[in-house]
Amino acid sequence: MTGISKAACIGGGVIGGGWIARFLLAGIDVDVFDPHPEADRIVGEVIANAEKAYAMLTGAPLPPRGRLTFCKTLEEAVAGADWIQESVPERLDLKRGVLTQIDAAARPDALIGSSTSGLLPTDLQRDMKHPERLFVAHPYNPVYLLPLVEIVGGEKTSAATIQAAMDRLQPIGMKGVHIAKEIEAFVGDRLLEALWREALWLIHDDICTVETLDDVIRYSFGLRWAQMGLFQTYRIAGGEAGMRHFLAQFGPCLAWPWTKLTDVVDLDEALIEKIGRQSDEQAGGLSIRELERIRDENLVGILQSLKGGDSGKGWGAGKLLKDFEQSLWAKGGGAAASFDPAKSLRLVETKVSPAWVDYNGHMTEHRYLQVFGDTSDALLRLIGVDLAYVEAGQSYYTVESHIRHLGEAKLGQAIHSTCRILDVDEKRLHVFHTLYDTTTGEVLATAEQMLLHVDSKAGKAAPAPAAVLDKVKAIAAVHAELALPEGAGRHVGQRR
Ligand SMILES: NC(=O)C1=CN([C@@H]2O[C@H](COP(=O)(O)OP(=O)(O)OC[C@H]3O[C@@H](n4cnc5c(N)ncnc54)[C@H](O)[C@@H]3O)[C@@H](O)[C@H]2O)C=CC1
Ligand SMILES: C[N+](C)(C)CC(=O)CC(=O)[O-]
Repeated sequence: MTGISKAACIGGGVIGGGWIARFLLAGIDVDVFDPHPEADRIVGEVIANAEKAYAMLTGAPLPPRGRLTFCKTLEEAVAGADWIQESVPERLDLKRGVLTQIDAAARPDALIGSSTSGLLPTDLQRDMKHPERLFVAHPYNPVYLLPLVEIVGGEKTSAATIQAAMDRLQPIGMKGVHIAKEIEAFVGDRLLEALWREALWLIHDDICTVETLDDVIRYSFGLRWAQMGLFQTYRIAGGEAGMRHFLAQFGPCLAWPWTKLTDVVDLDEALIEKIGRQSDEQAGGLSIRELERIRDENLVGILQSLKGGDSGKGWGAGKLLKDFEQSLWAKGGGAAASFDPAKSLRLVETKVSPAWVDYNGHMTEHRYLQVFGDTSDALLRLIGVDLAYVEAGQSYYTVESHIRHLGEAKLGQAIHSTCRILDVDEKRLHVFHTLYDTTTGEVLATAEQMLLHVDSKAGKAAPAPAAVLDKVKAIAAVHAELALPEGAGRHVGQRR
């Protein structure tokens, strides 16, 4: 897989800041140029939001955060970068000037992406000496959580550039879609623009308020879109006869007066004031930062739900997240190799995600099992039972778990787990996990588990190979010297 070694971000506003966070959290060093006097504060706040969101999004081991450097000049920022992302305001003259400057200062093999929402790459690359390496890389806000990037080439963009850009997105958890022909606003913003135009008419004509309009979206088709988009959703809406029946039934409506979107609404003072007032009422006093926090928590929850979609295989953006996490585990899962064998192994560090919280306002019970399951997985990787081992036909299966709930884990709380090996033989691995509140050190839960080594093709228990047993026995021997953890061997029952 091809990775980005060093990124440069030119422009660090809403979108530049999002790109910076995306790169840094993928372990990539980023040099930034933005003449705004408060650029470092603004970028810092975006990164802080992104870090909070990632802590809730995944328990997979993120690489060490990349190094962030603010540069005094554009030339300084792009020097040595192999991916340069331009995210300056949406003005063709400004972007052309900035891209020409980048072109002159960048490494000859650097990829240059523009975040433009709708300008044509052919227009953007007009004055560049090496226009073949310029492409549109149009992301969605917030860039650190939403994975899509529309990759669009101009007349002079080389096919190799497009391929290289596509290849570099997957390792940072993003999904590139190559748009076959350049067109203003590409695909996403053409759709959004159509919806937005119609929405502006509905407000202009007093059909509904901005709040009602948003409710119509978020309580209905907005939920569908996150997981199946438009066409697959309509295929299902055609019933058993599918898409053809759907088109036969609803196609004629296209000729009826169901839309005003081809006309452009006049965004005059009165309409701006009406939308501004209704939007203020809708926000109910919540600041932009508070709305961003709520948005991020919701997006994390949606992404995590989609990770469990299609019977646990993952669906859409959730499948992408699942694959990304697997690559993180494959790369960083051995990080605990620097463990101190004289202590319980500290294996999982995470935060309580919004999707994990129940009606009691704390982490729901099956999420404890998830964290303890992740702890067992981390132990297994440590002793050589990784994805390649599983794919080769052997694994450990958990056959018994006993969880004790001793404290409450609340939304966003930092938690970590440790593992103590109680016993091991050829087939059995007996472990005791403890979950802690990372801030206070309070024990929140414990889990005692028995795992069996299996030949997964035969579906039967089988002795673990010597290479695995040697590693696990070495840890178990040291753990045998430790005091037995409180609660080990407990069973469910009442003292009489
Ligand atoms: N805001 C959004 O929802 C989205 C925006 N985009 C695109 O991203 C680009 C940036 O938009 P935003 O981040 O929203 O704008 P913004 O106004 O939040 O940020 C632009 C940043 O560029 C900086 N800047 C201005 N001139 C510069 C120069 N010569 N060199 C370096 N930095 C300079 C500004 O100081 C500012 O921090 C635009 O092309 C926009 O179409 C793409 C996707 C979504
Ligand atoms: C409004 N916008 C055109 C800047 C939107 C985008 O480009 C994408 C997004 O994040 O909605």
